[in-house]
Amino acid sequence: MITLSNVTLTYPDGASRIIAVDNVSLAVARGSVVGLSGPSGSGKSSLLAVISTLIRPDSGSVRIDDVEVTGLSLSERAELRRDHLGIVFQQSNLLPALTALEQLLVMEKLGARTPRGGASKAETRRHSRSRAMDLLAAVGVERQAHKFPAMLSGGERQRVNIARALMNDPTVLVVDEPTSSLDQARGTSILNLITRLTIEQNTATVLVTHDEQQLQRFETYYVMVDGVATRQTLAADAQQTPPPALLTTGISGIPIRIP
Ligand SMILES: Nc1ncnc2c1ncn2[C@@H]1O[C@H](COP(=O)(O)OP(=O)(O)OP(=O)(O)O)[C@@H](O)[C@H]1O
Repeated sequence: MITLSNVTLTYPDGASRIIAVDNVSLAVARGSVVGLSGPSGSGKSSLLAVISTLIRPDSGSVRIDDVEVTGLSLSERAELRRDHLGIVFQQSNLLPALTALEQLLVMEKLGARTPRGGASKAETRRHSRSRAMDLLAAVGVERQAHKFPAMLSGGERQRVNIARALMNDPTVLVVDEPTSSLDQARGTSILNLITRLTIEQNTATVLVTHDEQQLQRFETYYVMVDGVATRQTLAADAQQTPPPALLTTGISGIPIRIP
């Protein structure tokens, strides 16, 4: 669960300050996706950076699950990101020297988790490998597991990115413009994938997209203008006559549109 209350973020701008995020409040339940859009410079990336605990806001409250993150130290925030957050950036930022499978396995190494329940290192390694292969299968690139990024298409690289973000079983998934380098069909398929994984992995997902049409798929989305986020919901008539096959219910009980 992500809960923001009255969050404001400013940056220095010469002698004064520019307001990038202006008194934003929003909530995202686990098992649901909230979309975020708005013109260039409206504050979307700044808001994602606040949610990702990369930037501390000037004021307001940011809660990830039940933890108020604004008071945490740098190392505590790094730990929270490692254990609870999955982040998918705009451009694929896979490591060129690692195969798709290794991109996921390295996340466990970074996490340096101790073997659970007295499991041996070998058992932990087997468990990690099996989770990584399951995730690569879930995003549809299991056959590319042993390929390097240069051997993958743009869409496949973004799928590996998404699988990697889920490797440490996050409760929160933050996705910044996942379709910007993809054509319409591949973009739609990536958004379908993120919607499905949000339900399957029970994450609270925030997704930024420039594509207003794509936003219509989300029950709730926000449009940012000059740092202010305004909540939008599906038009009343669309809510009254949903195509039955297109609605499913997230684990949180919140309906989610699956195109
Ligand atoms: N590090 C920074 N220092 C100063 N100003 C910044 C900084 N980062 C962003 N800004 C300013 O804050 C405002 C919001 O920027 P932000 O990058 O959050 O917008 P955005 O909606 O993500 O834009 P885009 O869609 O172009 O990525 C802009 O006016 C930008 O110039």
